[in-house]
Amino acid sequence: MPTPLVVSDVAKSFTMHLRDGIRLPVMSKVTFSVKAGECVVLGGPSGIGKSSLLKMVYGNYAVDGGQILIEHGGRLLDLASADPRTILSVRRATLGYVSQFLRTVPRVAAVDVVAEPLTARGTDAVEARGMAEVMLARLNLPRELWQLPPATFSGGEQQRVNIARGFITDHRILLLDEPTASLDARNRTVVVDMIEEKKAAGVALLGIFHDEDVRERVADRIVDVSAFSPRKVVA
Ligand SMILES: Nc1ncnc2c1ncn2[C@@H]1O[C@H](COP(=O)(O)OP(=O)(O)OP(=O)(O)O)[C@@H](O)[C@H]1O
Repeated sequence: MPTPLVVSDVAKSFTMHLRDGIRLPVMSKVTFSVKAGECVVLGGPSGIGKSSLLKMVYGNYAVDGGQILIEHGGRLLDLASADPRTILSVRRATLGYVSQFLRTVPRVAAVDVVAEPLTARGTDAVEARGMAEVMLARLNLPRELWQLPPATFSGGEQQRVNIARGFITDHRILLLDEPTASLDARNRTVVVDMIEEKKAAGVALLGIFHDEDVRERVADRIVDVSAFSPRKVVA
């Protein structure tokens, strides 16, 4: 079985268009891979580029060079050079992402926000809702909130909707940007269990966890992003 995610010699700089096009080099020679069933955690001090790297792997940030090889539909695909339509299809079928904050859609109920990645892949709407309810119950989201749009939910409630949405599919690669940051101890434990189950199912996970306890429980390996950074950041 090929390695689900291989990042090879990736470089990234930001161009500040409103500042005379100044280029800020952020990282270069980024090389690592994530095997099936493995959870790799991105480490390094604040501002070193961990979130940016996750966004590059998800295709939100373009890269200046290198390859991001993803196993998609039985073949290897370079996400760094893929067109937007291909990136969307990779996200639908192969690559999941739990961002730090939920992007709420007005008037869509929490249960439908969670079910959407399944219905987008052709799962029957009733079945998808049923699976969404199971996820929300497991993450202890009060039942009376399920039919409400998450815009007015607390930070932790929104994050649990976000986690339920990210974990509901059987994507082979899952990116996690601080999924436990706004959660209490009880729900952090639920998320750690869910990560363990993904690993057991052969999913490749790449994440950022500032919480040391969670990091120690889930990480198989830590990739220090400072090794790829031209900057020296004071922690
Ligand atoms: N869109 C952008 N345009 C310009 N600079 C950016 C952009 N996104 C990130 N940066 C810069 O890139 C650097 C890395 O930011 P990033 O958020 O990836 O760091 P991080 O390691 O995830 O930090 P933290 O642990 O504090 O969340 C920062 O200096 C940030 O200001």
